[in-house]
Amino acid sequence: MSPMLAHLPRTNALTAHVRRMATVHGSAVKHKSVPDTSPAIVMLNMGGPSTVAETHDFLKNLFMDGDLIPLPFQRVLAPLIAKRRTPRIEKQYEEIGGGSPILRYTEYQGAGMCALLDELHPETAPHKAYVAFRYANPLTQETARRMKADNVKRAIAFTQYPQYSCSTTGSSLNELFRRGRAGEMGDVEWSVIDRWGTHPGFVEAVAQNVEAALQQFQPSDRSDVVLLFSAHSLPMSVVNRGDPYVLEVSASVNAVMDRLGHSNPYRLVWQSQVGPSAWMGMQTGEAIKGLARLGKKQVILVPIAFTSDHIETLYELDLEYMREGRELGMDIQRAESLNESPVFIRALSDIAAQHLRDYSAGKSGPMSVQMGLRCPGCKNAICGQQKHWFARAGQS
Ligand SMILES: C=CC1=C(C)c2cc3[nH]c(cc4nc(cc5[nH]c(cc1n2)c(C)c5CCC(=O)O)C(CCC(=O)O)=C4C)c(C)c3C=C
Ligand code: FES
Ligand SMILES: [Fe+2]
Repeated sequence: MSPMLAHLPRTNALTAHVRRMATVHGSAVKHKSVPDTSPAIVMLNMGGPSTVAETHDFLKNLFMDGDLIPLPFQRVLAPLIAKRRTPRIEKQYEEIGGGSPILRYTEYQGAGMCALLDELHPETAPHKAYVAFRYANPLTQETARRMKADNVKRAIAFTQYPQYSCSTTGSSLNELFRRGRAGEMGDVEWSVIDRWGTHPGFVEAVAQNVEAALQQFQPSDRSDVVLLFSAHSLPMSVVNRGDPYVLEVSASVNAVMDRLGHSNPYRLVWQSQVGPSAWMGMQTGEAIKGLARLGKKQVILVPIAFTSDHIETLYELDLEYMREGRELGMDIQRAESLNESPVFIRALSDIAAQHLRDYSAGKSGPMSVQMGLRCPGCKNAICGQQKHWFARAGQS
């Protein structure tokens, strides 16, 4: 274990610690009363329907987002597409247990992160996590209202997407900017943790889950097992305007393979395309079939671009692709998602502590240098305004 992880509590100890500290209250993970100077840690993600009944609203919010899916006549078309798609997606959420677990895991991770952060950076303790989802409850708007009610004066927008895409983290930051500019959360000094896909703690957590999955294979077969890293795909129109996501996911895969000592052959493949346009490939499902055809029948699927289980792991990977692979005679496993991984929760708190230290020492600005650069093909004026706003530490 690397020295930075040496103080990591064991799984059970951390679980008990998190449960003791965290009384989940709506969108805020409350564990102590918070003085004015304590930063709110705002965990940004897309969210998912916690219950099947919330599926339609989730899809409607998602298709309404022009930063994710720019549609002609968006306000008219988005509700129609959402309505048509709802029954099929509802069935998928039913099959994975009645909803998306993303809120539960984000709250758990946030409480664990804050408990550790209080020890790692006592100068700003106690820390308090807020969840701000883009398409599901708690929506950014509701979290903004709650932050204002709590009189928050300092906040860190902490993306929960390890790798940056303008369609994911960018969309969440655009939404936060719109709410902030409208004064919905009062006068807050913002800074941003905008990407962390090669952080050693994140890499360690993924690598440990790969190692656990490798244990499912006979020792004599292990080094032949193909690691198929699978990330949510992007439309080629997004890739071709210069979006950094493909590069950053590749960097994560490279870092995990370095950590594993390049013990296995591997590929990075892409899943969850929606609609008829061209998307980044090779597609995960096609890759599984191709490997079966080549006689490479021992495979581990490794989710690399999301921090908890969701419909894409629990339905698409587990129920669709793994079943198809097994029908082709493959021995196919999936590495666990990060979910309640104590190594991962420790990584989140390390990332936040480092950010707080660097920012207060003036070693770094309110966001990364990389976040300041717009995609060369960007035509979205909000992106420019958003970056300018956060660069000024988000003064409204
Ligand atoms: C890093 C992760 C993700 C990227 C990049 C991403 C881009 C992206 N997604 C769509 C369209 C849809 N995504 C949907 C669901 C969904 N997407 C992600 C992650 C990324 N998306 C997740 C984790 C989920 C599931 C949420 C959960 O269950 O918890 C959906 C809804 C489901 C469906 O209708 O199939 C759509 C639609 C686009 C267009 C896009 C890039 C531009
Ligand atoms: S789309 Fe990337 S900065 Fe606007
Ligand atoms: Fe998606």
